Amino acid sequence: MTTAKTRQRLVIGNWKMNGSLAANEVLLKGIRDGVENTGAHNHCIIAVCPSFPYLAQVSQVLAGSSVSWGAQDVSWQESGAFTGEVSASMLNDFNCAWALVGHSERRALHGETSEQVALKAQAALAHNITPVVCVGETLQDREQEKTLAVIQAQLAPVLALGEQAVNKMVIAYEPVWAIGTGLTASPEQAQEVHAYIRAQLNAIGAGNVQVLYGGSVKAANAASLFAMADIDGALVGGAALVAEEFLNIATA
Ligand SMILES: O=C[C@H](O)COP(=O)(O)O
Repeated sequence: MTTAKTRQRLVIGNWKMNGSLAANEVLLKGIRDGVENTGAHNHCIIAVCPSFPYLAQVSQVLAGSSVSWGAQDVSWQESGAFTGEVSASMLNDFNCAWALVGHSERRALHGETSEQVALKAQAALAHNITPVVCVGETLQDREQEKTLAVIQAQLAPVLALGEQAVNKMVIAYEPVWAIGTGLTASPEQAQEVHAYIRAQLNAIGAGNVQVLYGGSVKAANAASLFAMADIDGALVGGAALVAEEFLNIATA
């Protein structure tokens, strides 16, 4: 049986549509230097996902550091007439290690389907970028006791990519009602869904995949979430915009 202790902790900051050259410089240096000073990288993989225009800046400031970086989205297309899209090969030019796919804000605001999310994950993998597949239920889903059914439906096209592909992914469980609201899922609520995701992964031979929790994670609640058996780290939004808070989550 796999335990949390066999999987390395992973904490990813999703900056969403925040930042500027000047603000990023301060934040990145704070994270980079803080990681080296605290040794946080010795027990946690740490990454940041800025908006696309700042990938060049991030790759320059973090070059040679223990902090990796990724994108908040990726196209499933290789190249061509897809205005506004960014391909996995372009992300490779900036040494992205990660690509978020299927974040609830993309699903809700841009109508992304779970099938499209799977295609995006596949495109990232084709360029050796680790997709971080986000899933999560709305408050209405939860109130109607549909949480696990929603998670299963969101995961299904991704799991259909097969054991080999899924073993190279990360899954992030982010209940929509907890994102940016200050309403964190309790460790027990999160663990229940993580255990379900773990069972789904186990069923295809991918039980060692890291499963992150996201939704109002802060330094104050990170340790209790990380203590749960199937929570392997966090996908952090608002708290990732403050270097000290983000580092305190990584070291919680
Ligand atoms: O990707 C990150 C999540 O949407 C969580 O955002 P939050 O930490 O601001 O709630």
